Amino acid sequence: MKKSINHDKLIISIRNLKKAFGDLEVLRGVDLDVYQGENLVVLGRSGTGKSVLIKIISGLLTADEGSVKVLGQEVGELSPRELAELRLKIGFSFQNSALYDSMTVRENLEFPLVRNVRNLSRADINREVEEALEDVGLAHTINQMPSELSGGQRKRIGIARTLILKPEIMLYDEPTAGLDPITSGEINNLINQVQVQHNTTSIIITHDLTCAKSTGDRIAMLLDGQFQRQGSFAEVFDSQDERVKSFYDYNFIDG
Ligand SMILES: Nc1ncnc2c1ncn2[C@@H]1O[C@H](COP(=O)(O)OP(=O)(O)OP(=O)(O)O)[C@@H](O)[C@H]1O
Repeated sequence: MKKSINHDKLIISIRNLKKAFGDLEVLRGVDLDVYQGENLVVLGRSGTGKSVLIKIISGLLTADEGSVKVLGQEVGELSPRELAELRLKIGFSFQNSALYDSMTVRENLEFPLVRNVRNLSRADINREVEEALEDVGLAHTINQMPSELSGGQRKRIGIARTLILKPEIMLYDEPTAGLDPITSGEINNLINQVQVQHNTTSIIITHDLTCAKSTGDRIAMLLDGQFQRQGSFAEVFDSQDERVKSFYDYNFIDG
């Protein structure tokens, strides 16, 4: 299967988005378009507002100013019920999207299904859980407890739990944080596989340039509250801007 990015279909479209917390102006006029089937990587130093951005996209925080359209809907204008419906189409893989330690892998995956999808038979639930686990290559862990799994496996189960609701959009917040290079590589491959297999549109927030390079169809760099640079990995980093260069140097020095 090949990925297919549809540049005629905007899934996320943001114009002049502003967000401050008291005197702290975090987002100062963000513009961003993400197309159907695309993996967009957001890079930026700590505290530049990357997490705030995805919280606004998913309606967990409200914008002060600007337009944020997701799947054609202006997020800030949705009723609580419409927002809940939209959120079901968005899968979150957060830094600490912990599994429930007291539940088996199977129970962890059943949880979002039973909570959000009505009228599923036992056979439907079993099938969905098995398929989601197969997608992430961990069918054999179905009866294990999270504590018996490696960090990378837990991360993949977390992604499977998100995929089980068949989201149109995936938001990954630092998917490879804390993982060794080989496990990070597996997660990068999984992100690419999800894109191809489910035709999802994804935003991937990361500090990991290997992750950015291997998953991003496009990179957007958040600097001083705006996306100063957008393009392919090479286009973004082929820059004389000292702030871009220092980000790159910092990453490589740090490993
Ligand atoms: N609910 C909030 N109330 C007040 N300040 C907040 C809130 N959420 C975020 N901030 C502030 O906004 C700034 C941006 O935070 P954010 O978490 O988006 O950074 P980030 O770019 O994701 O950083 P990191 O890479 O470290 O995760 C920070 O200074 C943070 O303290």
